[in-house]
Parts: sequence; structure tokens; C-alpha cells
Amino acid sequence: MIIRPMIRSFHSLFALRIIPARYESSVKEGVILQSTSNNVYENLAIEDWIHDQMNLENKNVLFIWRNAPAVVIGRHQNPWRECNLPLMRERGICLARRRSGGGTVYHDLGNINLTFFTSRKRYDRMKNLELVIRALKALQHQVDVQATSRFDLLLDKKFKISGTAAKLGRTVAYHHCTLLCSANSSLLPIVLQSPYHGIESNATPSVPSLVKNLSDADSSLNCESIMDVVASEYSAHYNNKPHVHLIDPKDESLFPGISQKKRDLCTWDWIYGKTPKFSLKTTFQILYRNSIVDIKLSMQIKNGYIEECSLEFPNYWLSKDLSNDLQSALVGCKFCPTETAFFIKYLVKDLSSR
Ligand SMILES: Nc1ncnc2c1ncn2[C@@H]1O[C@H](COP(=O)(O)OC(=O)CCCC[C@@H]2CCSS2)[C@@H](O)[C@H]1O
Repeated sequence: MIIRPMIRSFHSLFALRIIPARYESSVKEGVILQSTSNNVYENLAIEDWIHDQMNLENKNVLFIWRNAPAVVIGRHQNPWRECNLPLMRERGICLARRRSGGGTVYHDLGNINLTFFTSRKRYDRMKNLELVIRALKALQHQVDVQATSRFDLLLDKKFKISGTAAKLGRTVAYHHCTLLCSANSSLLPIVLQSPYHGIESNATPSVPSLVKNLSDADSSLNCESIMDVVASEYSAHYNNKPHVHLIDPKDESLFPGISQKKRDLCTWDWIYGKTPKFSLKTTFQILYRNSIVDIKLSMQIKNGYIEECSLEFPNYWLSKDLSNDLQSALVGCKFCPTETAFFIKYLVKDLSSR
């Protein structure tokens, strides 16, 4: 039988200072927090806050959260190589860079995220995944879910339903994973396909897999029931009554400094600027006075800004001086392929007509 966890507001517990007194007394206790927000930056800010502010020497925390459509890249990844940014812009899908390493995943309300916070000493990804598997089996005992050596969860030995990443601090650690319940599985591979070619970089590449939703295996495996059963299993592990504390990541009184953490995660400098240095080599064509002109472009991009740029045109078409002017106009600009291509086409036409 599944015991539905009791859902409480976390606010009163903190206000009464019950949390520090009670939960810091024993490692045997696990606190379950569930976000009331579907904003990816707010939820990632909660992870940062817990990581930076909570003393996890004697307690563990499970944070349960879901986001509106978003693509979440790893700390050391290149967004231009990992996803379809123009399509995401068109569909209003957010891009977020998380603090943990690893590959790129797609989130929407059909995807659950689970963050297991512990002291660094107690960090154990396999134990957490085993807990998730026990929870899924409690809902549907025939479901075939197994953990792999790279900490993915596979359904029927073939389809990925969960990806893992982690952040190890000096004293605190967290392991977070996704769980695909009823996400938009036709949009997922399209959004994670970059339209750009010619990017060379040492950034962490993602490892694409065939994915499937748990609800396709059995309709009882929906987001609500899975969040409940994971919470119950987590509580059972600590012999606690299952209590899920609802938290609002906008609540500065509960999480002092959280708004700044969210702002940091939303900045261009974090999302794009943290991309490891990379180069782009490409060719493109522009139509000018009824003829097609081939242009070769080569760039070095550092911290998201164009550091070096070289453009090759047919000599008869644009003088060396004008071509140099164009290259230096691009150096120092933020790298944005759509804007950069537009800018080059516009300036090239302008310069060549002089
Ligand atoms: N939501 C989701 N769940 C599982 N697998 C996914 C998902 N989205 C995409 N994918 C598949 O995984 C690969 C990338 O696998 P790869 O192994 O490269 O990366 C990961 O798994 C990272 C997991 C990060 C989990 C964090 C938890 C909270 S915030 S994000 C991608 O190309 C798809 O094929």
C-alpha cells in the first residue's frame, strides 16, 4: 500500500525554528522539500541555496521539483552545440546552465527532478537510484527499471528514463536526476539537436540515448503518483512519517539571498559566457546583384565573445581593407550566430556597394 505523504508548508517550520533543532540532531532524518515553482532558474537557485547555506552534517534533504519547458545544460557545455536555440526561442523554451557537470536534458512538467543533498561523506548516487527504483516498483511491481554504470536509469534495458549529474562541494554534495514520466518525447530530440555545424570545442559533449516516458509503460506511473511514492520511500528509509514541505523559492524570509542567486543564474554571462573557449569554421553564401558570393568564416569565441575573426571573400568583390574593417567590427561582440550572420550579410552588402 502506498501512503500518501502529508504535505505541509515549510514556512511555519522554519519560522518556529523547528527545522534546525530537530533535523540537525540526527543523520537518520531526511527532510523532503517540494517546490511550488515551475521556474527553472528559481529551482536551480534553491539547489544553490541549500548547497551554500544548509548544514548537512547531520541531515539529508530531498528536493523535488518540476519545470515549465526548459533545456538544462551542464556546467562545462556549449549551448550552441547542444540544442536548437532558434527553435527554443520560437517556442518559449528556456535555456539554463546548471552548476553540476554532465550533459544536456529537456525538462517540462512531465519530467520530475530529484535532488539528493547529503554531506560529502554520505554522497552515494547508486543508493539514491535504488531508492527511486524501489519507489517505482512499489507503484507498479512489474516495471523493469535498472541503473547503469553511468547512473542512467533504463526502462526495459533500452530506454533512458533518468539522467544523473552531481556537484561535490568541500563538505556538502548533491546528486540530482531527472525522471521522464510524461514529457513531450517528440519535441525532446528535436530541441536537443543543434542546427549549427563547424563548432570545435573541448566542452563536455552530451551522450544521446533513446528515451521513453514511464507513463508509456504503465498509466499508474504518472508525475503525481511518482512524486508521492518517492517521498514515501525516502521517509521510510529514515523511519519518518512522510511529510513533504512545500517551499516557495521566491521567499526571501525563508531563503535569504535567494533572489540574487536566481539573478546570477539568469545572466547572459553565466548561461552563454561560461561556455568553454571554442572555434567556429563555416562557409555561407549571400546573394548580391543576382550572383551568389561564397564567404568563409572562422572565429574564436572566448567567454561567449568573439575574440578573433577571419572572413574570406573573393578578392574582386571586397578589398582587403574593407574586409579587415568588417572583421574588426565583429571582434568583441557577443557570439550569436543569427545576429552575426545577419550583421555580416548587412555590412558586406553595404561595404561592397561603396
Ligand atoms: N529529462 C530527461 N531525462 C532523461 N534523459 C533525457 C532527458 N532529456 C534528454 N535526455 C536524454 O539524455 C541525453 C543526455 O544524456 P547525458 O548523459 O549526456 O546527460 C544527462 O543525462 C544529464 C542529466 C542531468 C540531470 C540534472 C537533474 C536536475 S537539472 S538536470 C540526451 O541527449 C537525451 O537523449
